[in-house]
Amino acid sequence: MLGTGSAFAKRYYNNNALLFSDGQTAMLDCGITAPMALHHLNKTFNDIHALVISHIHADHVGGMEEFAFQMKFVFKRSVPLFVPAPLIDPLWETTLKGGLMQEEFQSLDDYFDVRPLQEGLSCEILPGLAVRPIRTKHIAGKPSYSYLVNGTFFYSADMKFDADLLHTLVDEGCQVIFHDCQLKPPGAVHTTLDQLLSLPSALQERIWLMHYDDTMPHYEGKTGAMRFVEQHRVYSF
Ligand SMILES: O=c1ccn([C@@H]2O[C@H](COP(=O)(O)O)[C@@H](O)[C@H]2O)c(=O)[nH]1
Ligand SMILES: [Zn+2]
Ligand SMILES: [Zn+2]
Repeated sequence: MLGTGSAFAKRYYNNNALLFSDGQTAMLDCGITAPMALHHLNKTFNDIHALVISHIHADHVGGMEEFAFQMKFVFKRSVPLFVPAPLIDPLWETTLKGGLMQEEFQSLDDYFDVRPLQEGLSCEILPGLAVRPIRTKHIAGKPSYSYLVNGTFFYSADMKFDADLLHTLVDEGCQVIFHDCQLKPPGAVHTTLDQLLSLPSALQERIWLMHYDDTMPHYEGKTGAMRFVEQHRVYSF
């Protein structure tokens, strides 16, 4: 995990992940703190072979301008950018265009090798690593996606509580769930710890909590059968 913090966390980097497969690395979300988090792991954007985006909030895409510029002018290669089709236009028009547009570069394709993802369809982004975008509820009127990885690992990114989805995923073979967790209610746009604690223990055992605020240490031992994802730790499933 590059970071495990909420949008406003200061003790933790933004909730972004690196996925390793077959000697290559994909980045899942690239927030404001991603360049510094990579640096602290002695990595650069040149170590990234694919980028996947969940939704347009700065803690998930705020590092993309630097990513784009570094690949264009420093490393001189175009990284595959896997992005759900409905996000492509707003990602450029509402977030990146202001910094990246210049006379000779007028679109996202001038910086990234854009690969549209279709909701519900699995796509191999690295050898041995396939992601399936699942549209989930986060902010009204704002497309946002969670990902099922290789059919067995669910990464919520940012989503409101959806117990039915979690039960369905497990029924269909999902083994591990990395879920965003708002420690204190109300969970206006996220899932709260209390909501996750309402799930049966057998389901909680598969859940790891991420996207938490700076008070996380106070909640150690108060999360039922669920565990906290730790920043900069590598998990193998
Ligand atoms: O309707 C809203 C929209 C946003 N917020 C707050 O902002 C952050 C947005 O960042 P996320 O990465 O989606 O967390 C969210 O956590 C809320 O704290 C809100 O409260 N209501
Ligand atoms: Zn977020
Ligand atoms: Zn968000």
